[in-house]
Amino acid sequence: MESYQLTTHCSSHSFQSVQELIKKPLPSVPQSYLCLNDDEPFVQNETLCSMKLPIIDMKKLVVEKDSDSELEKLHSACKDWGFFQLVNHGLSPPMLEKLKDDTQDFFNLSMEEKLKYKIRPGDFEGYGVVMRSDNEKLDWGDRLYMITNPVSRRKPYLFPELPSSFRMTLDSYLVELQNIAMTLLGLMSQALKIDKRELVELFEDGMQSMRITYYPPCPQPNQVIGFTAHSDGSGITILNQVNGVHGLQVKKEGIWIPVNVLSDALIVNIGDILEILSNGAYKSVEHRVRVNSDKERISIAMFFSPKFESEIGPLISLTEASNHGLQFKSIGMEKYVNDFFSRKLNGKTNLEPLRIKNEDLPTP
Ligand SMILES: O=C(O)CCC(=O)C(=O)O
Ligand SMILES: [Fe+2]
Repeated sequence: MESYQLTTHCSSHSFQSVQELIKKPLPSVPQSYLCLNDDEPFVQNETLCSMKLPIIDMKKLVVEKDSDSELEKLHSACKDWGFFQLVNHGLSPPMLEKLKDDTQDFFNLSMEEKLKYKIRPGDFEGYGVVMRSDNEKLDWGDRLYMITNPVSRRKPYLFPELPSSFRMTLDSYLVELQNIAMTLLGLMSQALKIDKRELVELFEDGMQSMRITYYPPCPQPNQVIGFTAHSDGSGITILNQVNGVHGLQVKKEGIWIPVNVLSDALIVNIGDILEILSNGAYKSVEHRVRVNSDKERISIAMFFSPKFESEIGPLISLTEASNHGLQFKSIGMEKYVNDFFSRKLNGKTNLEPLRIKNEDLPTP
């Protein structure tokens, strides 16, 4: 008898693995995963359906002299989409190939091995899902979430205990992505016409975390969701669609747009924190993942946020320049993170408690 519990009954101590679930023939998908109607229109609007995420060329922005138009493109991508594909990011193809192999090897470990990383009661880091209620609908995917920076915040039984090849690959990947993230934040400051230091310094030695998600094929793909609709709690997120299988969708003007990730691109998106810092100039955007019936999908999302000691609120130079007034309240980063993980991911609701509403303003 295996030492883990595989059950469809939800409690914070039972363990759910979709990868394990589909090892045996499934007469039908268990109720706890069914959340969509078969006939939900995929995309209803032809014009929007043909809309594509902006593509931003990092080389044009960083190396080439005439980068003004690319910077303008970056600015509109952050304002109008909150999402873009990043090409010419400089990551080496052999490194990305090794990352894919190591990630696949991780999910191919035995369940006993993977359970060493299982989320512990009361925590939000580790392998598995955190259940908040008995009737919560489950996403069709297995996840490993870890805080990786600052190094002092690494849980001793997570990152340091990963198989050595995976850990070493991730270690260099983390650094490379950190450089890309800091460069992008610098460019965004330029696009927002603010002093680069005001934004970038917040993210130096900031909180960096990652979520690796394995989406097995599903016999009823139109009735489950791989990753429920949410915006990211981060400053910015860099997503790597590791094995090239599509499934990501971004909400644009109320419609879900499927993203055809280019084979050599990373996906970058604005998280809730950057929406706060930019006083709403840049917006976090809801996204979700659909699964398919024949191919597994693997993604790695890397989240970049300010340091734990910082206070996050609209940047002073942006609120002074804005004629919309202050859009968000300020909050300490530590509290923000605790609040974020005590709630269920649900659309853009994470930002609501911080949004300044008319009734919060003093009457003139
Ligand atoms: O798997 C994906 O493409 C998206 C994952 C995601 O949105 C997340 O981890 O926050
Ligand atoms: Fe996300």
